[in-house]
Amino acid sequence: MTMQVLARPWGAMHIRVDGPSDGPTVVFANSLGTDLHLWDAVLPRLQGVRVVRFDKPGHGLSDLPRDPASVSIAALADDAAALIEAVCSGPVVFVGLSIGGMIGQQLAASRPDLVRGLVVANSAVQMGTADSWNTRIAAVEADGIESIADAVMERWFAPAFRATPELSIWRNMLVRTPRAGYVAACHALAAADLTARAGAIAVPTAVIAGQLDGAAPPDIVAATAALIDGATYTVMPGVGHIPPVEAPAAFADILNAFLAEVRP
Ligand SMILES: O=C(O)CCC(=O)CC(=O)O
Repeated sequence: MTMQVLARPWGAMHIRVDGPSDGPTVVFANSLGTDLHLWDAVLPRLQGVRVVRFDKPGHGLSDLPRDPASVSIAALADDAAALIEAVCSGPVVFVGLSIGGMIGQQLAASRPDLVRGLVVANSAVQMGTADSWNTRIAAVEADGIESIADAVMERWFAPAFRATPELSIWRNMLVRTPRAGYVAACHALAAADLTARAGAIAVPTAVIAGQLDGAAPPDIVAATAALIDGATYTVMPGVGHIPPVEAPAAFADILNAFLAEVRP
């Protein structure tokens, strides 16, 4: 493992590369208010792959752009493309969760040369409404992320997981996200409608939903899967919005099966 930085026009993007240098490469994209540790429990369960992760602008250890309004799904997909071009030797399997899944849809549609397979987890072509995002942005700007954290935990995790001590770790990750980074990503989500992009995806795609996901409920995830030619659709029972944390073994099983299918 080496901690690395990719210089982007907006600042330093924190990236991390793990695993064998000659294995097929999987790139992971995190959700709103999380950093690249989102995938920690999944990594040891993947077989023989090189793993590349990154923190979005204003999240984790990455810089916040001087102009947060420059953060959009298209700009985030450009960051992912630059990362793949910089550290990967060929097309990758791209796994994105929630806003990360939107980045994956955008990337697979616009840069199919970089994506061999796509996993869209707990995501859709559109999540929430502009009004719901504006309400959330106003609350965070007025009172901080702490003020919305309990409601977010209810969307992220099923009741059984919320009763465990591990909940604190993920709640801490959320509330320690820089406010401006969180708000910038909310603006990107408010503006996102990838309906036309999803229809243009031509790489093998697996779409995953969490049965109890309160942020990307299974019905909108299924509707997105139906837009992507040939996509498979799996609902993970009993889990919420963040299955790599709540059910890492089951999530890794789905990934390993997909990796076996798309292996060159
Ligand atoms: O998780 C994301 O990337 C965006 C969807 C969302 O609203 C998650 C949450 O409940 O905070």
